[in-house]
Amino acid sequence: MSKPRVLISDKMDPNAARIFEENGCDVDVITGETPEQLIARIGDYDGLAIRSSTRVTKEILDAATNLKVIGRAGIGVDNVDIPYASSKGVVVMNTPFGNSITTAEHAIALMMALARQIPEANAQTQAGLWPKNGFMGVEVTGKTLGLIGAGNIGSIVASRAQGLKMKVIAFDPFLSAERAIEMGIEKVELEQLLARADFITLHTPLTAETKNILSKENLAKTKKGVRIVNCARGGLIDEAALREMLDSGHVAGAALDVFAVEPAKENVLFGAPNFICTPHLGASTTEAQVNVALQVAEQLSDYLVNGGVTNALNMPSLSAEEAPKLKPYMALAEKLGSLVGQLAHGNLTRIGIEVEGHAATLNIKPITGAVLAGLMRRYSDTVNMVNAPFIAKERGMEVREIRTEREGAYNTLIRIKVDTEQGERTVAGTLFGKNQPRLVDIFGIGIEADLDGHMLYISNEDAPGFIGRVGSILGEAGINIGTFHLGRRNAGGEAVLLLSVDQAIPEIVLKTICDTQGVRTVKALSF
Ligand SMILES: NC(=O)C1=CN([C@@H]2O[C@H](COP(=O)(O)OP(=O)(O)OC[C@H]3O[C@@H](n4cnc5c(N)ncnc54)[C@H](O)[C@@H]3O)[C@@H](O)[C@H]2O)C=CC1
Ligand SMILES: O=C(O)C(=O)COP(=O)(O)O
Repeated sequence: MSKPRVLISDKMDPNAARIFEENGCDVDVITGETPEQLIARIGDYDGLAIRSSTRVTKEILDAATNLKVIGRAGIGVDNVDIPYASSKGVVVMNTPFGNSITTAEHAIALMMALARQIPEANAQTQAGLWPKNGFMGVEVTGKTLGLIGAGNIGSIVASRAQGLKMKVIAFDPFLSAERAIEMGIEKVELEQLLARADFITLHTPLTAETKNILSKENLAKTKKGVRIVNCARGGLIDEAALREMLDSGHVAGAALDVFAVEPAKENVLFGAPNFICTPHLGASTTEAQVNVALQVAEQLSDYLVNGGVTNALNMPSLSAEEAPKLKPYMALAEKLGSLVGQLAHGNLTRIGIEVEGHAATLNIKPITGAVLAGLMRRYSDTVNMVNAPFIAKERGMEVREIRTEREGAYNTLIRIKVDTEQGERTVAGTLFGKNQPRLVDIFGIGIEADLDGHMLYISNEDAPGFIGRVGSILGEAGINIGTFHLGRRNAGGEAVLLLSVDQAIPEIVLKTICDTQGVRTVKALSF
């Protein structure tokens, strides 16, 4: 098997390339390309490792015909079109903790720089002005720091600020009262935070709700003399409104590491009084860059080589230890899903996936993904276990998962129930040995069959001579039968025949079988 190919398209610590190679991937480091250049190149790669400069747009994803995984060496993923990546079956991962301390420290550094106007004092001193009377600062001790967003980075900022003897208040709708107590901070509403904070620091992702959270209206509600730090994302602040507030002196200072448009070669805030900035350096320390480079390379290569999933934003985690255990179940699940997809008529709106026995002791999300992928394969060539749950949701399918750890007749069983126009239909399968998928039930009729290659499904009325007639039709058409499986509901009742054949069965042969007496349904299947 050829090695997975990975492209590193943003500047990254060299440890990333080293780890990819050690873990069995071929890696190219090609940074600073235009979107057009990346579009021309991306089709060759299975994995893409990025920071914040590469924008993974729809156009890039459309051109990424072999791409399986994108790894963000860092936290923010607003530069990746995740819904579109999901629809294309591409896993998106980040490294959620590797640079959080570093970014929190940068926020604190900017806050201190604002409090004492260090950049401007430094510039004037070095210009020979000795401006000893030009810079009256403020103490941070005893001041109120308002956190907007109290997740990983916000919490680290809070603990550092507490060390500086500040009072910390936070607005974060997802912060629990217990966690706020544990952190020793006060949970407040945004209005209160705006009214009370001497310093405000932002630590939320950029989302529809957080976009422009410091809007003109909200900036107007801040305490006069407030100082604002943003080491999160540019779109969180209305930059033009902030400029006005700095010019008027209502906001005493602002320090930004991030801008609405990056790289920010020009910006309305440049030159404003008491404005300082850095070029998105929040994560730029040696320690953080080594952390995120190692993590992203380990995570991506684990996925590409072993199927392990860590820190994925669009699918459940799956450890490299779990992956080999789940693989045979996923193969079974996909085959059963495919069988249902091929046999069911009309729209499937309700799907029940029951996992029994040993399989139920594992992480069943990937099993669900595999069932849905198999089921929808007949609608789409691009569906896979990553995008299948999203596509199913988009199509309005209701998916129920039932897990029973107790064993039934089999040591392990996966059963799929679908509501069809003909009522509820069920198929079930198990693993023979440790890893051989086997169908054991089709629409309530016990049968044992491999689901492999070209197959023929016939449902008929149980009657003597029928099997011989089918055999003759296939023989006359020169079609060799590989395996032959039979099942029936009761003697003389509904029977099922499942054959594997060495080639695709022509339409005309299917029609001849269909016209045979006693036949109810005939369907050519392929797996
Ligand atoms: N400047 C830089 O170089 C870096 C910037 N970042 C940015 O920092 C952000 C935060 O990172 P983490 O703390 O690790 O993320 P996190 O996910 O741990 O925390 C984000 C917090 O924001 C809160 N939040 C979400 N919506 C909110 C809303 N509408 N109002 C108030 N709070 C809300 C969440 O509940 C969560 O607690 C990242 O999303 C990234 O954009 C991260 C690393 C480096
Ligand atoms: O991790 C993040 O969210 C960051 O913003 C860091 O960005 P960078 O990797 O330095 O381009």
